[in-house]
Amino acid sequence: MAGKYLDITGVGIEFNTGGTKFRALQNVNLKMEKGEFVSLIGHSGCGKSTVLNIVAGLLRATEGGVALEGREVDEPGPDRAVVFQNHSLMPWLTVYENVELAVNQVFRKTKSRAERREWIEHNLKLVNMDHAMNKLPGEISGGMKQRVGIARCLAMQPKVLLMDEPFGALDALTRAQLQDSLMRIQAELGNTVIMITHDVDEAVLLSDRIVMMTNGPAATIGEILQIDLPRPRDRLELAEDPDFVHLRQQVLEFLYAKHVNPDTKARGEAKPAPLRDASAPAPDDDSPSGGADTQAA
Ligand SMILES: Nc1ncnc2c1ncn2[C@@H]1O[C@H](COP(=O)(O)OP(=O)(O)OP(=O)(O)O)[C@@H](O)[C@H]1O
Repeated sequence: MAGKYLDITGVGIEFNTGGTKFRALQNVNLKMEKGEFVSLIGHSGCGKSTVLNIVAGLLRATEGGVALEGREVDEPGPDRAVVFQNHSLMPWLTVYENVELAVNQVFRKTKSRAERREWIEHNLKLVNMDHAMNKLPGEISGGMKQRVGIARCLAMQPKVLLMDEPFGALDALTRAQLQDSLMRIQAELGNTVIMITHDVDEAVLLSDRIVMMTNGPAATIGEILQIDLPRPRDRLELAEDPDFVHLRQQVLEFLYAKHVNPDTKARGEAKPAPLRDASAPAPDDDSPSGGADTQAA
């Protein structure tokens, strides 16, 4: 459809490993508006990262393609910044220098040295990391590193922010804090975001739409759920909001009733364990939102 900001049309991909062909994706179609926040959810191995990597220009689709503001995406570019699960900061550079690297790449010709300094500091402030500008990645916590990774991407002023399980490696409280920061930043900047997550509550809390993927091989988009909860969203208020609970239930039904995890199916456990109260802590579970029952696996 013309006029959409980001347009993923008829995307399919076949991998060829050692003479064996594997069709990972088939006919993936998604159109996004500018400023929209979309989450991709689906069981492990269904092809979420492959979709993200195609949009990032890191992988090339076998069929179909991606267009951003009408221009075909065929290589990586600073208009599509990727936040990975494990920050990927340069360990020998300070927090400031890590962001500076990206800023110089994009703005060396258009911003003066002083403007670039101000811009780096501004972006570190956005993620509440300006106090640690001169520290090395090894001297800050995992959540702080992830904040710096987000600042680095925001500082590039990308047209689309691509996030591959950005909070997946963090503890529950840090994850909740970063989710809140991301909601605040997105409200302020109006970023267009595609985020992969395994956390159902995170998807409902943050998204305008949740794209739910079928299992592979030949995975595709199964359903798209519109999340019309008013913003700003407050996690505590939403926990008991009937609309939130209903939306969450719809995602869980997609994942555990309509598209059972193939591994679970193979073990003859087609019916998932009954859902437990999301507020109750689970053994070995540090999810902010209930853990295993709300995580696609
Ligand atoms: N470079 C590659 N070569 C061959 N097969 C690949 C390649 N990249 C991905 N695959 C396969 O494509 C499928 C989708 O992988 P992908 O990493 O996109 O899944 P995912 O949904 O992101 O998984 P997870 O949630 O576990 O990260 C998997 O079966 C994977 O083994």
